[in-house]
Amino acid sequence: MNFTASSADELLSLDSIRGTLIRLEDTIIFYLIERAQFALNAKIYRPGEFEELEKLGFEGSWLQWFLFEIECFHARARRYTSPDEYPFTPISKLPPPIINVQTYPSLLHPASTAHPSTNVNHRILDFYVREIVPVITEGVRVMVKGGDGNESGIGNGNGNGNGNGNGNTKGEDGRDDGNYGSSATRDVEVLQALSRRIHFGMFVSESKFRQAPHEFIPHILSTPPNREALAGLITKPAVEAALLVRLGNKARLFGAELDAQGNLKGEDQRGEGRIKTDEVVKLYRDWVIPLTKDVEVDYLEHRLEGVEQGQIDEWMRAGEGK
Ligand SMILES: O=C(O)C(=O)C[C@]1(C(=O)O)C=C[C@@H](O)C=C1
Repeated sequence: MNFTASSADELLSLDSIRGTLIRLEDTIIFYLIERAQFALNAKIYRPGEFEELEKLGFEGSWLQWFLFEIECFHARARRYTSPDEYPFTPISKLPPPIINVQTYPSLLHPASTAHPSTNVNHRILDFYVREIVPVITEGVRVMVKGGDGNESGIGNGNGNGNGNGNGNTKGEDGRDDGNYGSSATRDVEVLQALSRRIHFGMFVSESKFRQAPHEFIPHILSTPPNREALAGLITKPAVEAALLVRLGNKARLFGAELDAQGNLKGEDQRGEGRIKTDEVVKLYRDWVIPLTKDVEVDYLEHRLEGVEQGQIDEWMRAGEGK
């Protein structure tokens, strides 16, 4: 979406927003395919595995270090001043832009975007490392001398990635190919695309709110706000169902491999192409869509903060009889 080339009405049309979400499906599938060619490399997700980072004074995992360094550069190039970009590193730890910030049409409600609950990157990082990477890299196995059959140490349930593994590559059961830089580079790409997609929920919410503010207002103003009713208003089962079918077809199509002559290669031994179709569908069904909806509801919960009572009354009056 080009925020400086279109009017607020165009940008907030549900068709145009959904068009961006559809394009992001392609991006996410391709990035997952790129990540899936490397092994799990679980140690890149566990803090304390690289003493080189400790020597640099960096506390955190190899992946967090990649995010920090890449996001520092992107912050200087003003990436996080764009209304659809949210960093994984706390913004207070990132440098300011070196050029002036662009002027964007006013699209989102400032009280909603400023609220910490609308940044769900910590949740994205958590499910990606725990649930997605181990599955998409499952088929990538490398010969390991002296492996003791112990599986990866990620996903131990406490969210700090510290793991229950034994902390060396021997214990990764052939799932460490040493490509730590390549794996983390691909991880950052997937994470940034997922983050954009999920935080786009704010634009979806704003668009839906502007179409019928009177339907949302009573649920936002009730004490406590009625999140269930708000979730009911933003949920569109038919859109979700169509999305999952489309996504499965895309994953099958994009995951297919052609030989050098351009002929479709036979399916590989796992019976799949370069990515597991079902896993891509599950990723959206279990994580991407639910998190997008959480962002939508969180956004709506704060949508009336700072709005004058006169405006709220006007919206309610305009909705009477509709
Ligand atoms: O397209 C919408 O209306 C959205 O709210 C986005 C989305 C999604 O995450 O794809 C989320 C909730 C709806 O039930 C349908 C789809």
